Amino acid sequence: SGVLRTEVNPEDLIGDAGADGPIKKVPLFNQSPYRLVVYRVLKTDDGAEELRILTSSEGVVPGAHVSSRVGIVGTVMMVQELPDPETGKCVQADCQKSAQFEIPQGLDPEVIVLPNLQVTVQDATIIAQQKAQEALQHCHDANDNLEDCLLQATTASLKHWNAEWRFHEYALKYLGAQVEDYVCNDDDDYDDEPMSTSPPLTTFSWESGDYIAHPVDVLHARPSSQIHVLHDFIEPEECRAVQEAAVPGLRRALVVDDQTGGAKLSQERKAWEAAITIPWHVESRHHPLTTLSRRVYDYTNYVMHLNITEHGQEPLKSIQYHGKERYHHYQQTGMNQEEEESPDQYLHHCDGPCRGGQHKVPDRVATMVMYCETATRGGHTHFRNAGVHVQPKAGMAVFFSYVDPQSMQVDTGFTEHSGCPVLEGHKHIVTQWVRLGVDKANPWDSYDALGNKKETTTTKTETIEMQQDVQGQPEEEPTTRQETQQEEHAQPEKETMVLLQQQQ
Ligand SMILES: O=C(O)CCC(=O)C(=O)O
Ligand SMILES: [Fe+2]
Repeated sequence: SGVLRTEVNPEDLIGDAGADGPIKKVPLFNQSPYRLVVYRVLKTDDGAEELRILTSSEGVVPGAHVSSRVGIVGTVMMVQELPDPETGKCVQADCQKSAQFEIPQGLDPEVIVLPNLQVTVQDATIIAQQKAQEALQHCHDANDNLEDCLLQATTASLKHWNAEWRFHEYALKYLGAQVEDYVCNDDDDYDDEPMSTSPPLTTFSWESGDYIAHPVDVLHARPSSQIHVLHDFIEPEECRAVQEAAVPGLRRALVVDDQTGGAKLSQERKAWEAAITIPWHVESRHHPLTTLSRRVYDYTNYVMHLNITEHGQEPLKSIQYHGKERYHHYQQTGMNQEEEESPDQYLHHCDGPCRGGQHKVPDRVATMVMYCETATRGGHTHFRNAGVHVQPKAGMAVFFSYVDPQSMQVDTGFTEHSGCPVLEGHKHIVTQWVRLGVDKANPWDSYDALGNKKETTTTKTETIEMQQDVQGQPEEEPTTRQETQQEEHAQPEKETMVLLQQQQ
């Protein structure tokens, strides 16, 4: 009959993103009175159909709700009655009844085999369409004012799903916060293996302008948020160039003081940093700083399909965290003993806005954190809401973006991250925060902390990295901890300047 049957081990198929595209574990609900065998239908070169059995020898018994092993998105499937393994008998005389169907690409498809062995495939889109149709029909039948009736129906439904969504978001963030403490602070567990980098969803290779291939692991991919690990991204020579350029400008990282609006030292962000200005005028001579910086913008543009240039962007930042040896660095900063003993770290924060809504100029849209030197204990980078962990390696980089370049919708918190406490050794990173909408005439520092254009052009003085707590959240919105907002930039006040120490 032109049909070929081969047995495959279903375990081999599941989770394998092969040439057929992603394989989803699609639930199948058998509402028919028949024991079912499920096949994948393949067309061979000569036009024949090849059937691959996806179910076990027992098949799917009537009433069973099997939650895996049966669905391969985008391919044709078939169900057929399976004879009773013991009696060899079918409910129907000939055992031949079968139905073919296709698993659609979409959200959470579910296959339902109806009593007459007809198959319906539902997914979120189809269900939404059905619901809309039902509402329309209801309002039509009720002879109501159609507009009012539909408004009422959709409002009720949206309210319900919004509440659901908020609950899940709360649960996710709560768990993320719990896990972060466990993941970051392995204080007492000297014997424990440090947590390793999360497994990639997909991998690819990116070729930089100098024709070098960089392996990329995609750890998180959503329209408004991406987290990528790039291997062999920063060269030792480039790290040395940053380190050298940082020496004269190294100072304690500061955060915004909510009381005064000025800058202050904080336990939330304990680090040393220096702004590195890129000598673009020597780009043609392959200066390590220009080569590095160009690579950062090239990669950002490659993954986000944007045309961001270096013009008007923030300077590159050299950021350094110290382990036990930090006492030496802090002696003169005026911190008390307790503060001196707490480790260098960068507690959870977002680099740009991360509360949804539309992107607005001149907000940040992406970050490249490049690891030059890693701590011997601690100092990992953790994205607690995305469930993504990064164990740094020298030369590696983590790229994350927090806006959907198509819709310009901003991330809702998946890219919130922490630089875990550095317990032993030194950690040296190079960070570029990338903005969208800045240019030569409108550089990032021509805007104030609220994103408004500054009235007068201020004289260019030293700028500092800041971070601000968001105050006044709606009471009914459950959060485990006040989220930190974008690191803002402001001129340090006179008193604060006194605290800034130059490293010897
Ligand atoms: O230190 C880290 O791992 C993270 C650094 C960071 O969050 C930043 O530079 O914005
Ligand atoms: Fe950050």
